[in-house]
Formats: sequence, C-alpha cells, structure tokens
Amino acid sequence: MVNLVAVSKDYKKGKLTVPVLRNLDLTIYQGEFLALMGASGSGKSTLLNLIGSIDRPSAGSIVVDGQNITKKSQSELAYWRNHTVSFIFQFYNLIPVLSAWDNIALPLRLQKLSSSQIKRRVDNALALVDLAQRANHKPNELSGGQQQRVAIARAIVTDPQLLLCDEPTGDLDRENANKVMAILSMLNKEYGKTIVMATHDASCAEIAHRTITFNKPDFN
Ligand SMILES: Nc1ncnc2c1ncn2[C@@H]1O[C@H](COP(=O)(O)OP(=O)(O)OP(=O)(O)O)[C@@H](O)[C@H]1O
Repeated sequence: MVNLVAVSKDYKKGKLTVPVLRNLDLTIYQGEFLALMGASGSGKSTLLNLIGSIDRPSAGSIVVDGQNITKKSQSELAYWRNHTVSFIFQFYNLIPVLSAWDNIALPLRLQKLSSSQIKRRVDNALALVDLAQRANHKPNELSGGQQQRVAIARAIVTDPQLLLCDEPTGDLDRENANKVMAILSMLNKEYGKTIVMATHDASCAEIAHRTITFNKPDFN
C-alpha cells in the first residue's frame, strides 16, 4: 500500500537545517495496522505528513496505492488526497460553527455527489461511530471522545483506503481512548482500511499488527 525508498526529510529554519528522517526504507502492507512510537520530536508526525502528501521529502520516493506521490503537482495531490487518504488528529480539527453532520459532509462537498448520496454516506458514517443521536450537535456540545468519533466519521466518509492517525487518543481518558481504538480496529478488520497511527500509548499500539519505534536522531 505504501512504499518508501531512501526517504530523507530536513526542515530548514533560516540558516539552520534540522534533519529529521534519514534514508528511511519502509513498506506498509494493504490492510496493515501499523503503530509508530518513539520520543517526542523523533519524526512520527513528519512521516505521516509525507505519506499523506501534506509535505514533500527532501530526498527519496514515496509510492502510495501505486502512485508515486513525490512526482505529482499540488493540484494532482489535492485530488489524490481527497480520494485515497484521510487524517485523524489529536485535537479533532472540527469546524466549530458546523454541526457534527455538516462537519462530516464537508469532504464530500469537494466531490461531485448528489445530495441524496451525501446524506446516505454521512448517515452511515455517523452510525458507524455510534453518534446518530448527536447529528445536530456542534463540536462544543460534544465531549472530547465524541468529537474524535465525529472526526473519524469525517475521515471515513470519502471511503479512503488509508487512514493516517496522529495521536488520535492523545487528549482522551482511558475509556474514550478505548472506544476510539475499538472503532479504528473495526475499520481495519471489517472494512480493510490500512491504518498508520502515531501514539505515545503502548496499550493503543498493542492493537496494531506491528510497531515501529523511532529513535530521536542524535543530530537533533
Ligand atoms: N515545519 C517544521 N519546521 C521546522 N522543524 C520542524 C517542523 N515540523 C517538525 N519539525 C521538527 O522536526 C522534528 C520532528 O518533529 P515531529 O513532529 O515529526 O516529531 P514527533 O515524533 O511526531 O513528535 P511528537 O511525539 O511530539 O508529536 C522535531 O525536531 C521538530 O521540531
């Protein structure tokens, strides 16, 4: 599903260069649930951003679902992202003035779908995260755990093959973290989604098939 060959990433800050990833080779298989662990600053979010084409590597190639994303233009990437990959973040990133339902519908508005198709997909996504009763609630009328479940529904409503999760339980208590992990596990097992998840929580990583632990680069 994802193939990285000799990927390096440096960030440039004025005259300073911060090297983060060096010559990384990594294959992530279709249907795999992969956890990324390691110290703060070791490059987990950087790797997720590269795989999701939010950022470009300084060197190397990244192929996702048969497409070499390092060779695509920004507009090709925007289209590709909307159909192939979704992000789930630690702090949900919901739009405060929109209801849960409208937040979930948002990515579909970028696709040419009829309003009945949008309704069917959003209702299904809400039911999948067990929040049908909260469709009309705004984010500030929902708990953190419920907001994260809305964010998961928004991520899956476009039916992407790949879910990139950046500390999805980082702001949740154990009970809500467990609910979020149960949903991610169901999406992996029953819907075949490939999941890459950065986490600091070993019990969340246990649910994954494989864990890669990043070392903080000694040049950092
Ligand atoms: N846009 C940027 N500009 C400059 N440096 C950056 C940028 N983004 C990240 N970095 C640096 O890259 C390194 C890796 O950061 P990254 O966020 O990938 O780590 P992480 O493992 O996800 O950390 P955490 O567990 O705290 O989320 C850090 O030293 C960070 O300061």
